[in-house]
Amino acid sequence: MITIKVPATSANIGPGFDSLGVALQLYLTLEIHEETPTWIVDHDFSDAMPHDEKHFIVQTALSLSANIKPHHIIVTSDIPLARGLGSSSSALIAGLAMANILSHLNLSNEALLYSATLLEGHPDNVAPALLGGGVAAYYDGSRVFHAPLKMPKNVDFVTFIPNYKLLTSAARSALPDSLSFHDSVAASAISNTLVAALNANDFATAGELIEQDHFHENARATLVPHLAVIRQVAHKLNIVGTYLSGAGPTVMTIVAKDQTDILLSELLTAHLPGQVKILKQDLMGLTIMKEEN
Ligand SMILES: Nc1ncnc2c1ncn2[C@@H]1O[C@H](COP(=O)(O)OP(=O)(O)OP(=O)(O)O)[C@@H](O)[C@H]1O
Ligand SMILES: N[C@@H](CCO)C(=O)O
Repeated sequence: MITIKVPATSANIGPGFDSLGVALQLYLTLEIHEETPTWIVDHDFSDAMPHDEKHFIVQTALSLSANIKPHHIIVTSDIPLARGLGSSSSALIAGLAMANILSHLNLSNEALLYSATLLEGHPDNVAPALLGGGVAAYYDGSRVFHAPLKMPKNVDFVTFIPNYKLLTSAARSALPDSLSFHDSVAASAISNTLVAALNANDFATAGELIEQDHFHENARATLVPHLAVIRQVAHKLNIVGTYLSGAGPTVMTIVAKDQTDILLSELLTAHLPGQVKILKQDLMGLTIMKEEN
């Protein structure tokens, strides 16, 4: 049996729209079992999700290598679907990794990252899902440039996951067609300074800049009304570092560990419709384990 494990991811980290992301300790696990006449996909999602070749992970694998022999696979996941925690990217990386193994392609991580970005359109979820940790990345249409993004060590990711789905496609339709030159300069300056502050371990500056996005959060505000509420709760505790995770609706606060409990307790008191999880950074990214039967 071969087991493929891929972490969840939180993209954007505020102003790093489509370019910054971090891997988190929630996982999609894909077990590859025996060869079968046709694809059999066991999974713990709703039965609306296909159990055969039409499953997203199989389709992704076949897009990389059309001649893979069908197998019995089992998919389990703690990553909620369409919540802004990179579920589609984790599934995509799992599918590409399966094709790489079953077709003996020997593709490097660099090649997998390129294929994943091509399919996803932007690298901010797929890069940390594959490589682990924080990643800054840019896709210019033919290459993916990427570098590690240093995330603070002594923090928790306080994650509010609303009890409704928001598809990335819907959250992207709310975005403006253009930004003014002035706004673009400010937006890129904020993101650049955030990256420098993180790399300098200056989380006081980073926390403030995380909340200064000009690219997407305002445009998505009506889709995620709890973002403003959670910021307000955190600000009352002098905590900054709250942002819309990916396309939402999950809202993330990166918080110093000694403030986690107080923030958690205030968020629970606010009775927002959803659940709060305390997550940690994943540093491994894609992992593959082979067991002899
Ligand atoms: N494990 C999976 N198996 C099959 N399909 C999946 C799986 N995970 C995600 N998907 C597909 O991806 C869709 C969600 O993708 P979407 O990009 O909207 O959200 P997300 O990846 O969870 O969030 P974000 O990209 O904002 O972090 C699901 O509705 C489903 O069609
Ligand atoms: N950067 C993407 C992440 C979700 O795919 C967005 O915010 O739309």
